[in-house]
Amino acid sequence: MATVPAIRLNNGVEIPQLGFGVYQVPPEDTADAVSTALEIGYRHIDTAEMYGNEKGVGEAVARSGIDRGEVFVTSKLNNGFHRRDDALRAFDQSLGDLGLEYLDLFLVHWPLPGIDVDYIETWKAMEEIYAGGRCRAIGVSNFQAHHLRRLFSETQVRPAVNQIEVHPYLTQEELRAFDADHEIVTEAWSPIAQGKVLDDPAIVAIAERLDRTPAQVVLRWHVQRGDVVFPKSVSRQRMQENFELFDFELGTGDMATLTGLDRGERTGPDPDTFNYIPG
Ligand SMILES: NC(=O)C1=CN([C@@H]2O[C@H](COP(=O)(O)OP(=O)(O)OC[C@H]3O[C@@H](n4cnc5c(N)ncnc54)[C@H](OP(=O)(O)O)[C@@H]3O)[C@@H](O)[C@H]2O)C=CC1
Ligand SMILES: O=C1CO[C@H](CO)[C@@H](O)[C@@H]1O
Repeated sequence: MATVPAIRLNNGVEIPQLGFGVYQVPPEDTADAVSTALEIGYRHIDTAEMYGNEKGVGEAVARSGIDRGEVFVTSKLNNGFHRRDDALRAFDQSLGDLGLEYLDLFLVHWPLPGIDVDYIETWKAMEEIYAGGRCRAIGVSNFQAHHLRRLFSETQVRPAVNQIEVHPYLTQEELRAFDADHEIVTEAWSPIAQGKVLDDPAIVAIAERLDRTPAQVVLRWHVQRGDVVFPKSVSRQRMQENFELFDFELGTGDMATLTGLDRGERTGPDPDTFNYIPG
């Protein structure tokens, strides 16, 4: 089984660079999907209260018999829970639903909460959660540089990660560089743009030349850029395919070709306007 490299976060905690994302995995199918991912060798699961499937993730981790310390589990604070007391309760609720004693990483899912509360209050609650010792690292998701600058000047603990949309059609050079300059690891969500980049002729050509699949080429590009990725799939075959990234390399020309496909195109919401509680 391939060894997935670990990346060291700014507090020394190590995160596997490749994980398994469970957005849009139906709650009733999540335990089986995550069990399959764990069988294949994934040791990092990315879920969220918003996905409604934390229970299934926890069930699969428990059922696997794998030592808790060997599986990295991330969840996220949903919009609507940005006030201090709500955030503390939501963290407890996520832990309870996952059936875990602690989380490896807890993220503020979006900077704008859909209610009248400043994300500075939310981040201070995250700092309390971290200080409580039941979460090994805290971070943010969908934060832009201007949101992060406010955290740096008004709070104490630096986020360990910033989870943002990144793929060849949205390469995010500036924000990734900003994260790196501030010792924040970038996690790339929708790393294959939910499949939209896979029939791009430039990506298909590289895949054919290297005898790999387009998804492997794109995921390998992320890995070589140093970002964390967690592609989602409900198919064992595609989960396996997405796991096989560590026995080949893209040359600098191919890396540049993928980066050159950038067209500033989002598949998901814009963090500056996503300001509501998802239904
Ligand atoms: N913080 C945030 O705001 C967000 C976080 N995320 C996180 O990122 C994870 C990944 O992003 P996600 O939006 O799911 O999208 P991805 O970019 O991972 O794409 C998933 C889609 O691609 C298909 N797919 C997966 N692997 C392959 C393959 N090898 N070949 C062809 N098709 C494939 C899947 O279909 P199938 O299942 O049928 O294989 C699914 O339709 C999420 O699950 C979630 O954990 C995502 C969005 C926002
Ligand atoms: O995590 C998430 C999954 O995708 C959704 C739609 O793109 C996002 O809104 C959400 O943040």
